[in-house]
Formats: sequence, C-alpha cells, structure tokens
Amino acid sequence: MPDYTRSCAVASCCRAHFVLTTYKKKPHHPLRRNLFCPASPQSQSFRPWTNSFNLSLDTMLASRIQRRAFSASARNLSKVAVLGAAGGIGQPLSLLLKLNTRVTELALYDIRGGPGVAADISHVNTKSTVKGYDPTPSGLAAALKGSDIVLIPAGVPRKPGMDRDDLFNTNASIVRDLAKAVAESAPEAKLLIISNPVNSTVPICAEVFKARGVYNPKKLFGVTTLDVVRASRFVSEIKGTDPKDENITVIGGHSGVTIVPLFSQSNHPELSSNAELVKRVQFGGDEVVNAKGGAGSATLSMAFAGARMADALLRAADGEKGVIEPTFVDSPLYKDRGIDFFSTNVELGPDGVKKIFPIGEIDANEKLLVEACLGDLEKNIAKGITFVQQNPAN
Ligand SMILES: NC(=O)C1=CN([C@@H]2O[C@H](COP(=O)(O)OP(=O)(O)OC[C@H]3O[C@@H](n4cnc5c(N)ncnc54)[C@H](O)[C@@H]3O)[C@@H](O)[C@H]2O)C=CC1
Ligand SMILES: O=C([O-])CC(=O)C(=O)O
Repeated sequence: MPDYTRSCAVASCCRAHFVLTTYKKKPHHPLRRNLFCPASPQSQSFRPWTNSFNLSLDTMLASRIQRRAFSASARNLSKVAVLGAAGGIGQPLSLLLKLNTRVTELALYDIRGGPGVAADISHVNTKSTVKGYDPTPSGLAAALKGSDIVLIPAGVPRKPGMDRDDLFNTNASIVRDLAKAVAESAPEAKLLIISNPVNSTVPICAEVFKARGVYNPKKLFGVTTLDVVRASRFVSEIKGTDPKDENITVIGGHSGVTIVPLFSQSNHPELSSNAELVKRVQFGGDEVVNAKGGAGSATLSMAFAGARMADALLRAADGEKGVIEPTFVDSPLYKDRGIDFFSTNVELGPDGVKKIFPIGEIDANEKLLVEACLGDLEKNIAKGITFVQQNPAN
C-alpha cells in the first residue's frame, strides 16, 4: 500500500516551494495580487490587518498554502453570531464578517432591525449564509445555537462629556442578559465583548458564566484591538512610516489611563516620553466622540478592529500557528494585586487563549502608567463583579 499521507505531505511541500519560487518573481500574478488586495472577495480570507504582523511574502505564501492544505481536509464550518448587529458597529462589523471566507454562517441579532440588516448583507456574493433573528428569547437562542464565535457590540455609546464608566448603568444589564443567553445556548462559543465599559462588562460575563458552571477563561475576550490599531496609525503619522511596520503593544484595559501603550518596545523607544502621543492613544475614543458631536462613538474603526479579532480566532481555530492579538482576558499577571483581568498580547489557539505573554521590559515612564492603570482597573473590575452578585441574571 502506498503511504498516501506521506506522499501528500511531500507533494504539498513541493507545491509550496514551486509557488514560492515562481510567484515571487511575478508581482502581478493573481495569487500574489490577492495577498495584497484585501478587498478582493476572491481572497482566501479577507484580512487587511495581516500586514501588522510584518509577515514576509514567503511566510504569507507558505501559510496560505498550509491553510489550503488544511482546508482541503479538516477545515471547520464556522458560525459567527453578532448581538447588536443593527447598530453603528454591528452593521459594518457584520459586513466585514460576510467578506471573511472563514465564516460559513452569520447570525445577526438585535432588539430592532436584525432581519433587515441580514437581508441586506445576504445579497453580498460571498458563500456564507446570513440570517437575521427576531428580538425574542427564542430568536436569540436560535441565533446563538451552534455558534463558534459570538461578538457583542450591543449597548449604548458615549456622548461628549461622558467617560466609558458612565455607560455602566445601561450596558451592564444588557451585557449580563446577553451573556446569560450565550451561557445557555452557546456555552462553548468564544465570546468577544465590545460593549463598554469593557473593563467591567468582561468580568460581568465571567460572573454570569461562573454562576451557570460553564465559565471557560480561555474563551472570554474583551476586544481591545482598536487601541493597537490606533497606536499603530498615530505613530505612523508622526514618523511618516507605513502603519503595517508599526506594531505597538498596548496593555491594561480599555478606557482612559487603563490603556497603556508600550512605545519602549516599539521601533521608536523614545516615543514613550511623548506625553501627547501617549494621551492620544489613551483618549483616542474621545476624539471620535467629540467629532461626532453626540451621534455616537467609533463605529467604523471599531468594526475593523472587531473583524480583525474575530479573524484571528478563526485562523487559530483553522490550525494557524503564532496568531497573536492583544486582548483583555482572565490573566494571571496581576492576580496577586486583586486584578483578575488584564490585556496583553495573547497567543490564540483552537480552544481560544493558548498563551498569555507577560508585559516584558518597560521603561520608567511606562512603569508609572502601569501603576495608574492598575488602580482604575481594579475598581472597574470589582464594579462588574459586584453588579452581578447584587443583580444576578434571572
Ligand atoms: N471595545 C471597543 O473598543 C469599543 C466599544 N464600543 C462600544 O460598543 C457599544 C455599541 O456601540 P454602537 O454600535 O456605536 O452603538 P449603537 O447604539 O449604534 O448600536 C447598539 C446596538 O445595540 C442594540 N441593542 C441594545 N440592546 C440590545 C440587546 N439587549 N440585545 C441586542 N441588541 C441590543 C441596539 O438596538 C443597537 O442596534 C457601545 O457600548 C460602545 O461604547 C464602541 C467603540 C469601541
Ligand atoms: O470611546 C468610546 O466610547 C468608544 C470606544 O471604546 C473607543 O472608541 O475606543
């Protein structure tokens, strides 16, 4: 009997080598063009953010070929649900997910307008199916059932003069109730929380899951991706560089001083003493809130960031190695100081969190920022936990 497994592996390796050597020389070949044409729906996967990891052409081609080999045999079907899908973030986020070829089924739920948004997006000619669900408990349960990833951008956004904590009174109960539905209908899903204040809504979800005995810390994520997207862009504006070459680590939480950019670890360590830039990253959300003048907060850049985070999890689930994103997770890093959740770079795997990276070497300016961060973060996290203890989900 021939060893088909082995010969397939060899053939696949030879193919990889052929493609690498051939298409590298042909800048306009469609395979190569696709890699740099994120808007192309023919692309294997829509991921304009890939460049942020400074992947070389060879690495990208090789991983693309590996993915193809994988996809032929064991690729998962991926149902992704968006709760709050008709909102300012929900709509463009759902559109970006429709463009992601790793998503096979898209479930859109909102207390108003879910089916309309779904009908609209369903006409986009990519392969995934899109369904909108009624704003009823059974509609929500059906939207969630079988989901691999659930994103929650449901809740109210800020107006000028508010900080994210001012959203707590409204959004805490929205997130608590949606988390309860996820715990009941999709306890195995990876849950991505966008609704603010993220520093409190993530602990709220953890408490709801714990109360039902289904908490898996590897599968709960606060989406802080927008902070690294902003940091990378702001630095590139100052330095006149391409943002894809500016991979800035941002740690902590997602509001004001809890957002800590680590410029000392970047290509431009001297930027850690640029107080204006640090403040711009920490309060980037205010720029958008003020510019929108009462009509909401960041929606389009947030949709981009949320789609990037979902794509990272889908790639990791598909077997891609070395997928690293910053995210606010149940983390050991500051538990000895009573802080159970913290954002750092996290390597993602098929089951969610694979490895939480320590913050690494930081300079004296950044040490002060981390101290300020920890003080606020502790209060934000405790507020979320106390809320669920005093107002458990029914
Ligand atoms: N994590 C982050 O980096 C960011 C977070 N945000 C947060 O995202 C949240 C949403 O912002 P936008 O989309 O601009 O607000 P939006 O008001 O435009 O949309 C919110 C949507 O949630 C829906 N909704 C409300 N209660 C719901 C429930 N119980 N179930 C399902 N859907 C429900 C509303 O009908 C609406 O369509 C806000 O809390 C905002 O602060 C915004 C930007 C960045
Ligand atoms: O600023 C806000 O309220 C929305 C948000 O989280 C951001 O843009 O980072």
